[in-house]
Amino acid sequence: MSTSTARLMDGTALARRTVEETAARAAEITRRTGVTPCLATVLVGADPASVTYVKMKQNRCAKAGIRSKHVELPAETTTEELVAAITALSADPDVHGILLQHPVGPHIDERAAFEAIAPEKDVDGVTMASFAAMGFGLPGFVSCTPGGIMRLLDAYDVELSGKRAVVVGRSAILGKPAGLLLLGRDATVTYCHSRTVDLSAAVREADILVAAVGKPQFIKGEDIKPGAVVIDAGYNPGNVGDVDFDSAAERASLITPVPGGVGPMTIAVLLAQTVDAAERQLAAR
Ligand SMILES: NC(=O)C1=CN([C@@H]2O[C@H](COP(=O)(O)OP(=O)(O)OC[C@H]3O[C@@H](n4cnc5c(N)ncnc54)[C@H](OP(=O)(O)O)[C@@H]3O)[C@@H](O)[C@H]2O)C=CC1
Ligand SMILES: Nc1nc(=O)c2c([nH]1)NC[C@@H]1CN(c3ccc(C(=O)N[C@@H](CCC(=O)O)C(=O)O)cc3)C=[N+]21
Repeated sequence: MSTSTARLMDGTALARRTVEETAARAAEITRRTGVTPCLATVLVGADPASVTYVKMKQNRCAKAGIRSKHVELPAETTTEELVAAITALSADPDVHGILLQHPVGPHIDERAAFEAIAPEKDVDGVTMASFAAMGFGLPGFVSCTPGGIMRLLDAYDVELSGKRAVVVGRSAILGKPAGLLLLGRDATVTYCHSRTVDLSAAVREADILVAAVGKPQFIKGEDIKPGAVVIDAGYNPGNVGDVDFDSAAERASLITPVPGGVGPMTIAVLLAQTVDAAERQLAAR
C-alpha cells in the first residue's frame, strides 16, 4: 500500500482552462476589432531546447487563436542587430507581444536586447520595468513561470499570508520573481541558492516550497515539512523535476507533478498576457 498522502496540483488541467479562457478573449478581440492578437517570437541560433520551447509556444498560440510571427536570427547575430530587430517589433502595430527566447549566446548583451522590448509588449515579463512593477506590487506583466506558480497556488486555495515560503533558486526569470510574488502576498520568504549553508534546515521550515534549481530530484522527502505545499518548477532532461516526487509526496499536502505541473502553466500565462497586451493596445487606438 502506498503511504502517499499528497494531493496532486494538476497544471495540465488548469492550463487547459486558462488557455480556453484566453482563446475566448482572443476570438472576441478578433470579432470586435478585426485584428488578431499576435505574439512575436525571437530565436537567436538553434539551441535544440530553445527551438523546442519556441515551437511549443507557437503551437499553443495557434490553438488559442493568437497569431505568431517568428523571427529567426543566426547564432552570430550581434547585440546591435538583435536590438534593431526587437526595436522594429516594438514599433510594429501588428505585434502585441514579444518573446525573446533565452539564452541568446554569450557574445550578446541579453539585458540590452530585453530592454528593447516595449514595456506594453513585454508579455514574458523580462524587462526592468516589468520586474520593478512586480516588485512594487503594481500592475504589469509577470515572469511567466512564477506567474503560473501563483495561479496554481490560487487555484488550489493555498493560504499564503503569514506562511513560510522557501524558494530554492534565484534566477532572474524564475526563483527571484517567484519569491517577490510570494512576498507580495504576505508570505515570509527565504531564498536559497548555491551558497546557502545547510539547505536542508531551510527547506524543512517551508510551508510552501518552490524548487527552481535545475538539478534532478535534488530535494528529498525527508526535508519536506509534513503538510507542506511543494511546487516543483524544475524541468530536467528526461522530464524530471527538482524534487524527488515519491518521497516528497509522502509528506506534502499538495504537490505538482513533473510533467503536468508548472510547465504547462508557463505557456498558459504567456498566452494570457499576450491577449491582455492586445486588449490594451487595441483599446488605446
Ligand atoms: N517550467 C518551466 O516553464 C520552466 C522551468 N525551468 C526549470 O527550472 C529549473 C531552474 O531553472 P533556472 O532558474 O532557469 O536555472 P538557473 O540555472 O538559472 O538557476 C538555478 C538556481 O539554482 C541555484 N542552485 C544551483 N545549485 C544549487 C545547490 N546545490 N543548492 C541550492 N541552490 C542551487 C543557483 O544558485 P546561484 O544563483 O548561487 O548560482 C541558481 O540560483 C530548471 O530545471 C529549468 O529547466 C526554468 C524555466 C521555465
Ligand atoms: N532556452 C530555454 N528556454 C526555456 O524556455 C527553457 C529552458 N531553456 N530550459 C528549461 C526550461 C523549462 N521550460 C519548460 C517550458 C514548458 C514546459 C511544459 O509545458 N512542459 C509540459 C510537458 C511538455 C512536453 O514535454 O510535451 C509539462 O510539464 O507537463 C516545461 C518546461 C522552459 N525552459
